[in-house]
Amino acid sequence: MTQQRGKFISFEGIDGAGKSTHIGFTADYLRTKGKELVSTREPGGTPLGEKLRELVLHEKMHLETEALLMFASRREHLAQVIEPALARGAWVISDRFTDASFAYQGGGRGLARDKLDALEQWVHPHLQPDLTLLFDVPLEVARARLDATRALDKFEQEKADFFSAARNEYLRRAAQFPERFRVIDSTQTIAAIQDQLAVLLDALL
Ligand SMILES: Nc1ncnc2c1ncn2[C@@H]1O[C@H](COP(=O)(O)OP(=O)(O)OP(=O)(O)O)[C@@H](O)[C@H]1O
Ligand SMILES: Cc1cn([C@H]2C[C@H](O)[C@@H](COP(=O)(O)O)O2)c(=O)[nH]c1=O
Repeated sequence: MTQQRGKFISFEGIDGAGKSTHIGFTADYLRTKGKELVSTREPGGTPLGEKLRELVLHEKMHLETEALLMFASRREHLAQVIEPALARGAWVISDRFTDASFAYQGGGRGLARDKLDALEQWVHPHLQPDLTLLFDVPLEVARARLDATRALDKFEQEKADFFSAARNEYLRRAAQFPERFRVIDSTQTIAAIQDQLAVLLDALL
């Protein structure tokens, strides 16, 4: 009997929107439904990807270098983690995927969209998440939620204009790909969001 392919769910949103909070809930929820679950993140998710993450989050670099390193990390992540897991029937939940490159390198930094389209076509021409959960919040709410006690990384130190452009690009992608995106109003309470997530996840089971 052929193994049924697992499902791939990506979590997106500007920094502080609440992704990490809801990834924990989603992982627990899917495990209670008997799914083998792989919880991972980008940039990162592999030993090499984690080294690249350190670089892109902390070193100044040319915009195109940054975009290429994001996709290099993604290529490794797909080969080592995402594709094998899906093939054996596991579900993969990833804290960010390619929509983040469109939002941050495209919207935030202004990299031309056709370059990002070309990288996406190169690195994963046939694979897209089955579901992309976009946690959407006004910038001020996200900023206020970022932990005031920890040091902010290179992206988190960006100004309001950067996050405004990143948020707009996320919303543009959501409108472009309505079949896989669900936009969640992340100003709601955590409990209200979890109720909404349970409904969305049940629809995918
Ligand atoms: N709906 C919510 N209402 C109130 N507080 C929330 C909500 N969602 C998340 N938070 C709180 O906001 C903070 C940031 O949340 P979280 O770490 O999940 O954001 P994130 O989007 O993963 O951020 P980053 O991308 O920077 O890691 C946490 O302290 C979390 O408890
Ligand atoms: C995948 C990806 C990520 N980024 C940025 C977005 C965030 O600011 C950081 C990752 O931090 P998080 O706390 O784990 O969310 O990286 C990006 O600019 N481009 C990308 O493709």
